[in-house]
Amino acid sequence: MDYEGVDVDLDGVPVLRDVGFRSDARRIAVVGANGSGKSTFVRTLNGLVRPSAGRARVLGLDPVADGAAVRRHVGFVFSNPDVQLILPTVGEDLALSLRGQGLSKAEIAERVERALEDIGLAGRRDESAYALSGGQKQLLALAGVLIRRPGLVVADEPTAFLDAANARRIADRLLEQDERAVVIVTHDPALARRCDVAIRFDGGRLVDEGEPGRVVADYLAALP
Ligand SMILES: Nc1ncnc2c1ncn2[C@@H]1O[C@H](COP(=O)(O)OP(=O)(O)OP(=O)(O)O)[C@@H](O)[C@H]1O
Repeated sequence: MDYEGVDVDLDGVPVLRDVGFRSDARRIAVVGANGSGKSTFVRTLNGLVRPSAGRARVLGLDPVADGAAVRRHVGFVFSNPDVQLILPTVGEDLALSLRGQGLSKAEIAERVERALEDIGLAGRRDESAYALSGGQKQLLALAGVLIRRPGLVVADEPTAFLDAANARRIADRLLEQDERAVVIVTHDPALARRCDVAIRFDGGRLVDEGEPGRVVADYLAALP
């Protein structure tokens, strides 16, 4: 990731100012107070939000100019899984994620089975996705992103609504793969500390970056 002097205005309001950050770290945590600009920043990573100034590169690509390519390589997990689940059954929803990838029916079925096992929902392929618990829906939404094997996963507060066991399960799934990079917005200090680097936003500016334990400790110490 390579950002230089990035500004973002939303509806005429300055939301991010002069964001500069360069890192090859595989796991990046994004911390900061409510309204500090974290979500806006991560939405620039796949072109959901367009900078009004500056230069942004993700996986060597410009998220706006190369939007289609970036979206093929960058998966996005939201904290509210309801915005991500589309088709009625668990299996159909996962299979939809694989459409357009040139896979055979057998390959899709196999990957869906494996993804379900991975999130502890094996055998529930034909059940209604809407009847799952909040935590299970979150796991399913995450599986729907991971099943495409993106090079970078961006997760915006992925554990916000989860109990401790499901929060750990989501964190494990996100962090465990060596070949996949992740950027995780989180208010959970323990999750941030499991990343390789943390960055902190304050008032729309990136004000700190470094070893997550230190960045989180300084952030917590600065709270009013
Ligand atoms: N469409 C918009 N128009 C104007 N201002 C906006 C818009 N979207 C967000 N903002 C403002 O931008 C600021 C940063 O919002 P953002 O959602 O990026 O913060 P955040 O750090 O992710 O917050 P939280 O932890 O509460 O999710 C906030 O003050 C918010 O009110």
